[in-house]
Amino acid sequence: MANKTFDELFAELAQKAATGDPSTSRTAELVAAGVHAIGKKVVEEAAEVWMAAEHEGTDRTAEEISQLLYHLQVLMVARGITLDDVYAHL
Ligand SMILES: N=c1c2ncn([C@@H]3O[C@H](COP(=O)(O)OP(=O)(O)OP(=O)(O)O)[C@@H](O)[C@H]3O)c2ncn1[C@@H]1O[C@H](COP(=O)(O)O)[C@@H](O)[C@H]1O
Repeated sequence: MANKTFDELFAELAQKAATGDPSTSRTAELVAAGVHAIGKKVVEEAAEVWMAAEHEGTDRTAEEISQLLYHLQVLMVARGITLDDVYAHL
């Protein structure tokens, strides 16, 4: 199976946030917890990316980066920020 693109993941997360069950969807659970809780996860994951990049291997670092990107996307969904909003600044 092909890897998921950033856009495909965002579409999936937006749908999970809108219709997902917090007892089975991590995304729905995080969105229900709110921006403050998601923001703390973003900071935690960013620190894990830093530590992995400095002290661990490529695969472990890539895994931590994927978790940071996931949590950033959940934060975007929770705040109603689209990928186009972000692309406009890249
Ligand atoms: N890509 C991800 C993804 N990356 C990371 N995570 C979550 O982030 C966690 C990693 O953070 P931690 O190491 O802090 O895990 P933790 O200790 O369980 O977190 P806490 O409970 O302590 O906050 C993982 O255990 C997952 O719960 C993800 N959860 C979901 N997805 C994808 O998002 C889509 C929707 O998933 P659901 O919303 O769960 O259906 C699917 O395609 C999933 O593959």
